[in-house]
Amino acid sequence: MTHILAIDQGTTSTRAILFGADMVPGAMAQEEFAQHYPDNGWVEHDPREIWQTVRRTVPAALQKAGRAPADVTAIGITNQRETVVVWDRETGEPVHNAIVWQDRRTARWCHEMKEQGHEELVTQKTGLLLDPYFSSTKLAWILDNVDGARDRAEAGRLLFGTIDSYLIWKLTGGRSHVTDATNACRTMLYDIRKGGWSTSLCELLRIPMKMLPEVLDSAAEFGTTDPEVFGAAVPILGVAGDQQAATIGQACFAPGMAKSTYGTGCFALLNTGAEPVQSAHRLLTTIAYQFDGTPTYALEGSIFVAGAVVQWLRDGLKIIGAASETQPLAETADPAQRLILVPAFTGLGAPYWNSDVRGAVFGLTRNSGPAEMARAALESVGFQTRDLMEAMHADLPDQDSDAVLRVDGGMAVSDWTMQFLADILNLPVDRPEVTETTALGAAWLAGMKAGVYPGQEEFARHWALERQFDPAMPEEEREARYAAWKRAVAAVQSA
Ligand SMILES: Nc1ncnc2c1ncn2[C@@H]1O[C@H](COP(=O)(O)OP(=O)(O)O)[C@@H](O)[C@H]1O
Ligand SMILES: O=P(O)(O)OC[C@H](O)CO
Repeated sequence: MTHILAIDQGTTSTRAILFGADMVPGAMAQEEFAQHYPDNGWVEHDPREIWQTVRRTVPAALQKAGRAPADVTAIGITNQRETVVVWDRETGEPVHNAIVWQDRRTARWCHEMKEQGHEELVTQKTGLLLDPYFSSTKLAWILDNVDGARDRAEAGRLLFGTIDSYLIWKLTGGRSHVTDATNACRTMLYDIRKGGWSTSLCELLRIPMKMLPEVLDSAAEFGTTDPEVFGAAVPILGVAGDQQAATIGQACFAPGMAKSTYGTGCFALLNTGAEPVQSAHRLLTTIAYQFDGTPTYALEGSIFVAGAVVQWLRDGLKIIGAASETQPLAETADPAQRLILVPAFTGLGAPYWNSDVRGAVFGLTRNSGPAEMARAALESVGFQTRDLMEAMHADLPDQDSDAVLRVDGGMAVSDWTMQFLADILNLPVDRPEVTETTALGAAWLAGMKAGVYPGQEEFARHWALERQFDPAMPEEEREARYAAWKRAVAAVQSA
């Protein structure tokens, strides 16, 4: 019997999901963990707590399925990307909290480096922009701010990893210090064309190269779990950053295919094939997956606030009790009001890349209330996606005009939001039957490497549509509304 275990370590929660021979998600266990905000724009996680969520959710999922650890054929790991962990090689203890991808503490330093003209080297080597979003400046911050860290790192006593790397280290009892190409390419230290850590970037950022993990394909032998951890030695055979895993789970294997995932943030990836496309519109060039040493590239648009705006309605404004209440509330909004919410809580991501800007609401009247705010929050996700799709289209104007966007993530369950997305993009939006596409991508990598799941083509045929949302908004209204959004974004940027 085939059982593939996917560990999906996201920004707000950890999920362990067991997949059977049919590649359908079965028993699942999930745990949220604490978000720490020690300062304005700072976001941290406790890696030890993340590790404990893995230690608990894996046995919990197995127990629900009535399975033992020894029944698991292979493990696939997918994870929040860019987030930085530095730990002691001997004890496995982190020297600092994990600095999360959303954290902007290195914004000023990035700005200075940009002014000194270093962004060109960064983009040319890594396909990224010089932004605090990525791992390298966060890693340097730990080396410069934790007592003795730089000396210990230079002496080879400290290791760096993104979350996948740290979890593999823990799962294998400290035997494997590895990552995969999709995670490596988000560090701002990895040469995406040559395929290896960039010496010049490590020098520029003063990162000792001996801290860095070995980079493997996305389907590879990452190590075997220490029997002490779960009670069995299970091979880890698949690893991908969560947005790349979703691209794989959505079977976006052909150039021109795109997916957009609506979790805490929103990340749209467009497969561009064997050659990296350098964006002229401030999108990122990234590795979508790598098999047999050969990368397939994607253009990526990253938005920092998507589902997070719903969390803010719940935890900040307290106008809803649960995320699922947003849509029913938005549906009661007064159609005559046109509030626009720019949710730049931690700055704006693609294609603006402005860390300093903050959010705003436009169009408030005396009659504006929770329903109008909820609708504006959901619409902000559609408008931001349109910004990304505009940039992608400008970079690749010859793309198929009959293209569709495949969607997934926690927010994709909202029909209203997906319909608005189709309307504002003027593009069909396809929601698959399996919305756990991130975990599915990781499971497929591991199962395919183990030889129990099919190859790429057959896996792609397995993708099934649950619902297509077709654009229905009249063109004039669509363009007027998008123009209003652009004016709102311009206003916050000049405020
Ligand atoms: N029914 C819903 N309507 C709108 N947003 C939702 C709904 N359900 C969940 N969300 C949002 O989706 C996000 C969770 O999605 P998930 O894919 O689990 O995110 P992550 O991997 O970032 O933790 C949360 O930010 C939540 O606010
Ligand atoms: O955990 P998610 O789903 O919000 O994804 C986070 C991204 O990987 C950050 O780049």
